[in-house]
Amino acid sequence: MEKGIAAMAACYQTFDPAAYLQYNYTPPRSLASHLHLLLFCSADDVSGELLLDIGSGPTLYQVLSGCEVFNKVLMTDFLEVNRQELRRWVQDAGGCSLDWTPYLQHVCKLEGRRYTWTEKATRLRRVIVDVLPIDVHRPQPMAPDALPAAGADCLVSCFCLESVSPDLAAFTRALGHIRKLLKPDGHLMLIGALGESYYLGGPGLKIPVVPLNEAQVCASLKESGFTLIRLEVYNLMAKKTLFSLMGTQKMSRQMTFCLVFLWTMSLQP
Ligand SMILES: C[S@@+](CC[C@H](N)C(=O)[O-])C[C@H]1O[C@@H](n2cnc3c(N)ncnc32)[C@H](O)[C@@H]1O
Repeated sequence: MEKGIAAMAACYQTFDPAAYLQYNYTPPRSLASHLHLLLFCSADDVSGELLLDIGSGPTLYQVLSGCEVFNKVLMTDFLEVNRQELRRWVQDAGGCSLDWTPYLQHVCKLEGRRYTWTEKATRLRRVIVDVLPIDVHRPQPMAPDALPAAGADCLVSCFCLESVSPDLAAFTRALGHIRKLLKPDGHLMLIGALGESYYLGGPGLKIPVVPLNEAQVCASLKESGFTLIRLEVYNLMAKKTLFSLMGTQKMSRQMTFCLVFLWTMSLQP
């Protein structure tokens, strides 16, 4: 078990945030990401004081909508390079590897343009209170004083657990670990890939992914004490327009593997 987790950690040592953003968050792949942006836009009943993003990576799309309904957003990642990338954006000091403007504009449009994208950017910079280390394979994934004693009101995690776990058992254990960061009546919003075998984390860096199916994810969630509120599965293969936009064989092969699941859960009382 420890060997598998150490091997995954070793894979991440050459993770390249700029390349990852380029591969996954610029056209045509960014179209797929737009699905994920619906996250909070379509979950109006989820709000509170603290939103905790697990395994943020170098990306912000996953909190663009949540930042409007939570007073504080805490970003986390295993790698300092990713935490630096996020801090550069938060501090607005320049040198970011990706311009998030199209994402900000898109979410404003989805939310009905209640504010301009620059206002949203200002709010997001204000509510992101910190960018902290995390390791979902530890029973206590964050430093003991990182969170209020009661835990976060809501967890969001996108493409993290299945991309950092050597097998299904480790994925399930990681779910149990992050559960401890959540308030008893809190929500978990999880996005991930089903049936994916790897993704590109840098030039020539194929990071293995646990190829999960829907039933396995459901069982892991149940075992970890979550009650399913909503599940959406998008078969990107069926979206011929999206698929035909894929420019290269490399990309289309990745998309072939990619099913996205979106879960909204609360902890069992
Ligand atoms: C596929 S990326 C997902 C990034 C981002 N959430 C997204 O949606 O694009 C997986 C992330 O998990 C992070 N990671 C690697 N090992 C981890 C661990 N043991 N605990 C938490 N996060 C980890 C990586 O640094 C990377 O940023």
